[in-house]
Amino acid sequence: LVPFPEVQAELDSVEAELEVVELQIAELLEKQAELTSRKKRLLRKLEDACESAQTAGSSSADFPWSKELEQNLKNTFQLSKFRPLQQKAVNLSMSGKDLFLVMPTGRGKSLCYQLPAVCSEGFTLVVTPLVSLMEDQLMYLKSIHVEAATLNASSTKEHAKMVLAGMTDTKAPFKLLYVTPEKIAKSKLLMSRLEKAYNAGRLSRIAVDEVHCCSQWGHDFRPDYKLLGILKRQFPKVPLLGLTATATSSVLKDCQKILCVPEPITLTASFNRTNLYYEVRFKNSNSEESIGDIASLIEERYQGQSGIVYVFSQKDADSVSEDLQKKGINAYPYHANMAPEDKSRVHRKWSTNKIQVVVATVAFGMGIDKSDVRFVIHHTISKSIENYYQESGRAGRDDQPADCIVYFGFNDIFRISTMVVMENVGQKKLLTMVEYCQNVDRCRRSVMAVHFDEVWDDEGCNEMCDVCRHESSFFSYTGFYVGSLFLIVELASSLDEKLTPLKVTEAWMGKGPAKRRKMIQTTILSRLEVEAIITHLLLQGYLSEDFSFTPYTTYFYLKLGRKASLLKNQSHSVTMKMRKTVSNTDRLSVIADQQVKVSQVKTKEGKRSGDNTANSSVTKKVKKDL
Ligand SMILES: Nc1ncnc2c1ncn2[C@H]1C[C@H](O)[C@@H](COP(=O)(O)OP(=O)(O)OP(=O)(O)O)O1
Ligand SMILES: [Mg+2]
Ligand SMILES: [Zn+2]
Repeated sequence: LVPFPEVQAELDSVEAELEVVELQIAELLEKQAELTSRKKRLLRKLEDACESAQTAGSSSADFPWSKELEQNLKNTFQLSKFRPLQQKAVNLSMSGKDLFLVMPTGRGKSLCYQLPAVCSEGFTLVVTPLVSLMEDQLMYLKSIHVEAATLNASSTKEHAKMVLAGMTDTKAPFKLLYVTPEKIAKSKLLMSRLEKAYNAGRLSRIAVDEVHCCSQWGHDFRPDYKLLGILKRQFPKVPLLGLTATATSSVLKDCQKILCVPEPITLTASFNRTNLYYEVRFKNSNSEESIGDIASLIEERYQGQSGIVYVFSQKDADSVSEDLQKKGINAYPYHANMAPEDKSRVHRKWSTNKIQVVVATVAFGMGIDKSDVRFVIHHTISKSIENYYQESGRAGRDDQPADCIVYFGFNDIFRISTMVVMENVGQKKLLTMVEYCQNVDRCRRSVMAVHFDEVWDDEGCNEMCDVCRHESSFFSYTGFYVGSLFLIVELASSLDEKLTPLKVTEAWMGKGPAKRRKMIQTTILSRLEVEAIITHLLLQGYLSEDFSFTPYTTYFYLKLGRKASLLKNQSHSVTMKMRKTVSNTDRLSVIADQQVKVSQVKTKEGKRSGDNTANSSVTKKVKKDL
């Protein structure tokens, strides 16, 4: 028995209102943070622009080594000119500065230590995470007659002995010495030889490739990289050059601490790959259709051109490549579970254009450097936008136009979500990718740029993304009614029942079990549209993920998100933009004319009916906004 029912009722209502206000404050704070960071980026852009305007007049200074660099660039490396930032990086490193170089994949970071190595006394120590990367570089250097050596776990005793002796040899049998971080961490012999070389002035430079591997915050953490601080501690006078394609400023700060580099200069190249065309296509739950689509793209648009199709799993790699083969396309799978010799055979044949398409998992990654890749198609979305940038960035390394197309499927979101569930920020990162795909009203470049702390505006896109190119074909709808969708999820939770995204979709479309359907106003939106709305609600925090573990698999369910209670407020509408398709244009304009009132729904708990009144009086308002 409640002693003062009116007071209690008023208290309840104030509490409910308070909750809504708190959520609104949280939303505004989020917005504030976003605007502040945009402001910061714009200010930086302005600064950069001013700086480059000032320096444009003065020609790059002549250094004592400039002639030698120029000659070796042309004669040894057979390159006609530097790419942006390469010259600056090389000069800084030649003048003994510690340097972090952040440059997109395939832009030519290696040259920034290879060229100084060739033009310096002694040798450059290069730390590389993968033996395969080392071998690629050694092969390349051999082809241009630059002497290089390697020490790794598979080196023979004699080879190691020869290399160790060479380190102090004044005849300099090699200009570059490639080692794994494990070698530095474990081999006292190597450290003692390095010390000798250092004292004899023969250790000219240290390059740490893929330097982000130092940091646990980076995406490729390797424990042995954590121990590399020993290099700068033991050899403080040797300039260190850290190279990466993916580090954020906080990752770099971390790397700086770990490597014990006191005050490195950081050079960051723009990540904008202007020659790449970015496109997102919708993928039906019927995967046949997307494979057919991919096959005709390859046969028509990319006939005879080299490309990669990225897939989610090893199984997909096998099945998709088989499907493509059946359609007469010269495609082969590539994944981590293949025998090493099969992997290198596929890689080799693809590199020499004997295979047109590699259907690969992300195992086909680091060290893939083919210049004339004309398309990278993602059969399944990547697990983060950074990953997508990297994977799609293997296209068009020759600076010629190339396409990056991703197939965006509703179910794939949850497949990946359960896969990254254990990763610290796995869900958050996945949602950045989903946001990129779901977006229909901003240049794809500008969505991507935010993640690299850069500003790329639409003007810089040159219609090289589907949004900029087809602007007029993107409809926008506002004020979607989602009340019954929430009732479905709310009802399920009150019945202690968990709903997969598929079940939520079907229930809203009137295909669920009768007990749910009876009280729910179903929608006449198509499946793709319903999926887009659910995705939007997940991105916005109206719905959220709810995982459940069994010994064999992880399940993904939907539950009400932190913002769900905002919907109790009648004036709060959920807005989103949706892509126009041939099939939805007519139907959606019908909805726009309708005002569907939803009948009051009684849930199991009578107390809840108040909320439902609020919900039910929200009417369906779909406005076209062309
Ligand atoms: N100045 C240049 N002009 C033309 N091509 C160049 C120039 N510099 C480098 N390249 C070519 C050589 C290589 O084939 C390609 C990629 O270089 P590389 O150093 O392997 O890239 P990277 O190390 O920045 O990428 P990743 O992050 O993938 O390791 O670019
Ligand atoms: Mg590299
Ligand atoms: Zn664009």
